[in-house]
Amino acid sequence: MDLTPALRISGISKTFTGQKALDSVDLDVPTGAVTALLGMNGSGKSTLIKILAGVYSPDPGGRLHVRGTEVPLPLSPQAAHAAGLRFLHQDLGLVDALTVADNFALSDGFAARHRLAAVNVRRQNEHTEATLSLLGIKVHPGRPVGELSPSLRTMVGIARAFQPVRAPGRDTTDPAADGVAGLRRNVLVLDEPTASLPVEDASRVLDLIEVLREHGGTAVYVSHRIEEVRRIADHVAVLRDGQLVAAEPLGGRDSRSIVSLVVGRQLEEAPLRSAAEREGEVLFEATGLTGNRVRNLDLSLRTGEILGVTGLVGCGRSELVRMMAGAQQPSSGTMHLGGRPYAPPSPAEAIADSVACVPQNRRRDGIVLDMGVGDNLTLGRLARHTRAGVLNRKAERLHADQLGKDYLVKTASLEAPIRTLSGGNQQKVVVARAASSRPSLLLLDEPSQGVDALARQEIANLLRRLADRGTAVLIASTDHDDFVGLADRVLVLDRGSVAAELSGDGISEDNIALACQRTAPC
Ligand SMILES: Nc1ncnc2c1ncn2[C@@H]1O[C@H](COP(=O)(O)OP(=O)(O)OP(=O)(O)O)[C@@H](O)[C@H]1O
Repeated sequence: MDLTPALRISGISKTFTGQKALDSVDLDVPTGAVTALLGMNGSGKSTLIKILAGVYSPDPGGRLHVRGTEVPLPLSPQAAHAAGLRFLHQDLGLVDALTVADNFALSDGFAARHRLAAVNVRRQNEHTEATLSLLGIKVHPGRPVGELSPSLRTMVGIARAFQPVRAPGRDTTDPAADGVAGLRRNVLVLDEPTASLPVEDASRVLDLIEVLREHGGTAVYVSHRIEEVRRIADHVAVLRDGQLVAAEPLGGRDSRSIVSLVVGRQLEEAPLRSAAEREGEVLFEATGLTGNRVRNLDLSLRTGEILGVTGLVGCGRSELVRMMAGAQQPSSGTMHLGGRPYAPPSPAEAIADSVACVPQNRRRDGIVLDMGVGDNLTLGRLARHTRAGVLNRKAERLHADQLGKDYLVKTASLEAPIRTLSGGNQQKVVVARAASSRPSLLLLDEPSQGVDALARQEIANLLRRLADRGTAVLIASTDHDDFVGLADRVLVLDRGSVAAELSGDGISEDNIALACQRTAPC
């Protein structure tokens, strides 16, 4: 066993304008093991990773050793790569229009060339294939990345980051043996690779990390999904407000104890809502609703009810949300809202009918990256603060400030561009804005992606309060934690139709998982 730490991080700090994101962090990352880097939203995880990747310069004074050798700071991306550090950032950085093999070449260069310097496509494909098969990833190197499923894209991203097999022409005699050595040589750092994946896709990505570990690889893994941490981590390191507060073997810790290590205290469970609290009038009804995946779906939702919708990948969950939010037109079937026919031709029409939506793709559909946090919080709500065509900026700022506080958005100021917020805090902004309009129907698609345990509980409390005031809430999610203790009913979809319904005390992780397993893979 190699006792030299793969990484020794000593006294690393990072100050952004007006904000200390990392405060003298000391951390040893063990070799040949998976270390989960945990912490609440905005605690500094991505900042630390970006310093290791040579994206950010740390404050002067910190030091870094990779496998016992000091590497001068600040790093450049090239120096990080030369030191054996490999990264998978949240956006993967793959080019959809290019093939898998071309994407590999983008990060490591076209080593496979003919004598006249033309790219040798066959050998590049063989090289890519050798890495993919070493990791057990079944995908043809010639396939465009844009055609791959989200989980396969993530796995290709990991394989590309690692590239353990040396490219042809680069002094390798035995690609497989060299590849295993490569797996041991490098340190793979993954920043929430599963945040936007449904749970069963995420499980495939975890399988891959287990393969890496079996080969003696070292990984640092960031995730807010505690069950993932329990499955793959050997060690945990916890950041809180930029300081390292724990670094220890995971041992037999259960989910609650991991959450309290991260949050710094036990989270209290909210009491279940009583039957009386969830017995409103029927607000929304769909009959025979059909789209590409949704088939002949019947559904009703009462005022003040919290309804969960889940199922295996491709079962129609997100499409259902899009049709209800006016982002996609059904091919047949009817919808009614408040007893009247409801067929919004666009999201704007749905909003006008008091239907708000938290979309699955936050960066594309949920926020305007170049605008400030405050402007993103009140986006689309300015009419509320406008009289005779004049915006009351003070009232609008007060409103944004209150929303930020209610939803625990961690930001240096309301004026900071939202792109500088951590991923989880961006998600809180999207949820806050949708909920703040007090819609009669609130739709949320995978609302907890990238959100820490405390914020998840705060969001649940706010949804409960909204429902108590009469809003009907529909949560589409593959993360069953989103339902337990919150939803009044859960529908399990199978190939676009309702296959099972759970309610009240019957809503548990085990029961939902069992109902999902009984449905056919779509
Ligand atoms: N480019 C930047 N400019 C200003 N502040 C920044 C910048 N990048 C990060 N920060 C701030 O540094 C703090 C740490 O952010 P970081 O992204 O490291 O958190 P995180 O632990 O990765 O959170 P999450 O779990 O939500 O992804 C946050 O308060 C964030 O707003």
